Amino acid sequence: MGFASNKLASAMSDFLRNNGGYAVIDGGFATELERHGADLNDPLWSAKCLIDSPHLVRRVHLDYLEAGADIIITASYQATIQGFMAKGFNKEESEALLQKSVQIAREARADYYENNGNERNLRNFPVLVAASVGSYGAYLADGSEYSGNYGGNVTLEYLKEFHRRRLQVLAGSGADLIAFETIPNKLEAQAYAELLEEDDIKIPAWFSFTSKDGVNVVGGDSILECASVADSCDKVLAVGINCTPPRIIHGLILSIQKVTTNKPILIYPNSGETYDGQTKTWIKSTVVSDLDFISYVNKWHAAGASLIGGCCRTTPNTIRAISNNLSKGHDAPRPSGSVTSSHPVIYQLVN
Ligand code: MET
Ligand SMILES: [Zn+2]
Repeated sequence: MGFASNKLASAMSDFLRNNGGYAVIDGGFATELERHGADLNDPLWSAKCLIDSPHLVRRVHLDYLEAGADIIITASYQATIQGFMAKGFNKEESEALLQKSVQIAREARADYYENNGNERNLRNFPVLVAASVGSYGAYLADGSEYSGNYGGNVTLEYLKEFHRRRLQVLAGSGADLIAFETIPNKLEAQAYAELLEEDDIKIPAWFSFTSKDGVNVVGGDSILECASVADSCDKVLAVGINCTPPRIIHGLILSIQKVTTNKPILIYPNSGETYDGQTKTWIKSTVVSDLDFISYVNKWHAAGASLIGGCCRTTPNTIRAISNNLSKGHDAPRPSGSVTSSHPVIYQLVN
């Protein structure tokens, strides 16, 4: 199956237009698994649960769906073939674990539809499954996804080879889109964009960067340059920011808007706490409450963000509040209908 790129480019916009102008992304996934008692002190982080507690992965997906998420992100953020093989799995088993991350999310979506058929029909809003791809730095598990500093030996080609097979497997496993998350530098964004084109990846993607200062991504490249890389790739349907403190999001939305012609902007900030990669702990800042976070939501939407959710240390409560806040801002009910096909939803949107 192949898509005309103009169809791909308009798919996410149509999706949003048909659904009230916004969609709710889920919240922190790994940190929510931890809140349920999972021990993620492991190089695989949340992907460890794909091996030892898939029921918990499914539970957290369902919790976010019940809280109002329209897009759920798989547990594959730190799942890599290289990482699984380092644990003793062979190549086939490692690829199967990647597929399993999508399968569990799809099962949770099916459960959710079954339990909430009527409510979902009223909203006619298909749930999308986004297959997470974390950065090379996330695989290194040394905190470099928050420094963006890979050293001089890590070239564009190196990053492409690192991500290639994983991307192919995830793209073929029934997800609606690929979520490239927490992108720390421009080089990795370029690697993703080239892979999407060269490997003729059949599902669309979003690019989501991370910033500490509101001007540059964590590796020091300007958000303007990074968002431009995303904007010029036809297979990228939305561009934005995740795992970044709420207080600097507004300015980042305005910057992305300057260089994004007509791609929707997505944001899913973290709770505002800072992760210390050395001690593997979250350090509290002064602004951390759900109330603070929620007070920003309508401003972000008004500033131009149409896909909004939460990242690390946000919870289903955060997502419920985001969902309620956004729906309050819309007088007209979302259109009705039903979602029955088992095909990836984005196929229905682009065909
Ligand atoms: C470090 S950002 C992590 C993003 C991932 N989707 C998660 O919530 O676990
Ligand atoms: Zn995060």
